[in-house]
Amino acid sequence: MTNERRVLVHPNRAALAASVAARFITTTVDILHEQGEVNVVLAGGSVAMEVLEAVNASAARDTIDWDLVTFWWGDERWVPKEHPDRNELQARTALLDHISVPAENIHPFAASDEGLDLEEAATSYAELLESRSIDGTQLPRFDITFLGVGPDGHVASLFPHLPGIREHDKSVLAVLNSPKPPLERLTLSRPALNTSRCIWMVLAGHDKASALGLALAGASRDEVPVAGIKGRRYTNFFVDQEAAAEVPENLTASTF
Ligand SMILES: O=C(O)[C@H](O)[C@@H](O)[C@H](O)[C@H](O)COP(=O)(O)O
Repeated sequence: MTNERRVLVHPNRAALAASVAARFITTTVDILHEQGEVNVVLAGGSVAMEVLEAVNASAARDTIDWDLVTFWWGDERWVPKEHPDRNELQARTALLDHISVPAENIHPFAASDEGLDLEEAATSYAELLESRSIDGTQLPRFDITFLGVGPDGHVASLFPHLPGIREHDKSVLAVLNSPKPPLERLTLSRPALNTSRCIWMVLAGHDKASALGLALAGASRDEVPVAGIKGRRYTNFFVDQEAAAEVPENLTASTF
């Protein structure tokens, strides 16, 4: 089994969200059949929310036994719990509030008004991850990890030319100087993300074309962090036609 990166091109943003949602439902059912539980890592960003909304709207939504699904986050903005920019709140509104997933299966990062400072929040998430780890690793077995990609090639809150992308020891990082507001964030590290069996990056719009093209052409992860992301078995870029504009033709598979 190879784990080459694959680019799947969709005609437009709506088709992209619907297709990734359908694939998420079938893949989750398959993994549940195989191993009886699934750990999903959620992303922030508008496309990721459209995917979750499409999962919620799908007639097949409840073919998943949500009791067996656990949700984590790849990153979070350091804002109060009820702030509209919080990735957790957006994911709850898009999907989690509408499904029968038990509250104890939902593991958001701490919020800025919950009594911890940023470093303590990073440590506490790392400890939580470790408490659910398998096989002596520091982490649960992440099955499906969603990631958005910024126009600068950032993934989660790992930004170009900042030290976070080079971190190789810690699983969770406090980010103090994000170039995109808010300045302070929490993020899984690159090695932690890369333990995932499937990494699904979802990109739409022409402003993503250059970052994706550079990543696939072999740019360094320091320059274009998405270049350093690779799942254990599958690394899929689900993209619309605009985001695919600079992908070499031999690397793309069209879904239409
Ligand atoms: O933390 C953030 O500020 C965003 O979540 C960001 O990282 C986002 O995931 C990408 O920029 C893709 O965003 P879109 O899906 O909106 O293009």
